[in-house]
Amino acid sequence: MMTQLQATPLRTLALSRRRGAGAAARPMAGSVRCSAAARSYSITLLPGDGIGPEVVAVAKDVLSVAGSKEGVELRFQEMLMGGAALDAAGVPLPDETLAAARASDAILLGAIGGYKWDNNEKHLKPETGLLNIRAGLGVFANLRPATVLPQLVDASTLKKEVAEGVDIMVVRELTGGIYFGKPRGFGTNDKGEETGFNTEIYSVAEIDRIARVAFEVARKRGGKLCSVDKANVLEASMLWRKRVTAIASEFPDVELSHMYVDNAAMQLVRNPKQFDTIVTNNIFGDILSDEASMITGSIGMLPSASVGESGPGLFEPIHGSAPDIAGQDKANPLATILSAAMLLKYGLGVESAAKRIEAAVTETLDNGFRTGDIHSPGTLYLHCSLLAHQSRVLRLFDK
Ligand SMILES: NC(=O)C1=CN([C@@H]2O[C@H](COP(=O)(O)OP(=O)(O)OC[C@H]3O[C@@H](n4cnc5c(N)ncnc54)[C@H](O)[C@@H]3O)[C@@H](O)[C@H]2O)C=CC1
Ligand SMILES: CC(C)CC(=O)C(=O)O
Ligand SMILES: [Mg+2]
Repeated sequence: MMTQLQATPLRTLALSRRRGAGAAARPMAGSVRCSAAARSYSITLLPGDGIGPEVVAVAKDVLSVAGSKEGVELRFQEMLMGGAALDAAGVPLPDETLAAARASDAILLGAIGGYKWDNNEKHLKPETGLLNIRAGLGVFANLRPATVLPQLVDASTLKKEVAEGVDIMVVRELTGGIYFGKPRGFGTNDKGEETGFNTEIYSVAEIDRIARVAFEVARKRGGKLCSVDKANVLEASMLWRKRVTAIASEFPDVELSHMYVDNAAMQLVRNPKQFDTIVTNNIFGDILSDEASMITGSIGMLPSASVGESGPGLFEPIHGSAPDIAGQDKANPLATILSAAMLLKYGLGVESAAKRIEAAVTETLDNGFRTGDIHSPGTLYLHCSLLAHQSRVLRLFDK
């Protein structure tokens, strides 16, 4: 099957390694339904909860300026999702939100969730809204680049010589596996005890399509793909390993290896430079990308792009709603700003505007501006909104 990813943008994208802050914005694109000649695009904003609205507000600002500098009109519509939608409309993903997202050229999501809704029934949890929009858009491939920027080597929790130069792309399967598998629920075992259960399940088609995306990505990066699974124990992983190995024959130029997830978690902190591209299932990709983010200095640095076979791409930071710092203007907005750059480059094909954002991020860091999570001696602590302001004035307005 020829996916849209393979047919158009993914194949043509430059996915080579290490290009400064912009290296984070490297992977792919959703379909763009507005012709480049028209230069006018509709963007659905889903701020969500907690720090979501804070980081989306600054990313929107940066997007607008970058777009207008390049003569691109970006039309924004903000829609409810997550806890905000629960409070306003009683559901975590209103039909109008999904419809608006589907009808737009690209979607920028902040984050969802918070203490207030933690004990809701499953169908009334903000997280269910997130899973449903990913499934509803069919964005099965989630690319999470973990790149250690030279300016932030000292912010890494790993030793400089271990962190320096790390550049990993995690290709996470996003619409299958245990987060979606059935049966799931609560029950009672034969001792009368309450149980909770979920199902890790993948079909051949689901594995083959994510494997092909990952091989394409690896081919355009360092040519190495490590498939992470738990095939020594789980049947779903046994099938995963068998299919990834089979798909490898279509990509003889890519060196494939396999690793169990427990070892991968250890190797990521032992010697992360051994990894180029990682492909893994939904839950392992969720966990390993959070782990990889700390090598770069903070979870507040990692953007992501999610795409499917057709329709708009979904762009979001990998972090959550961070209720512990929400409302304090403390969040690092760079993951969302870099997600906005990915949106421009791979969602809309407006690479020049993406480059402005990437350059602004680089220059902001070069000038020593930092939010609290990546602050170190000798750098200047700024709040979220001010850091974004620096991103704008230093580069976008001036050049
Ligand atoms: N994509 C999404 O919307 C996601 C939502 N969640 C939800 O978010 C809520 C909080 O989950 P947690 O497990 O605490 O994960 P989290 O990613 O929200 O926060 C983990 C830690 O990282 C910090 N952090 C996260 N983003 C940051 C940023 N941009 N700048 C500085 N520090 C940052 C937080 O302050 C916190 O200490 C939960 O309701 C969870 O379900 C979690 C992950 C992803
Ligand atoms: C609801 C969760 C699956 C969200 C999350 O942690 C993620 O996508 O990274
Ligand atoms: Mg996560």
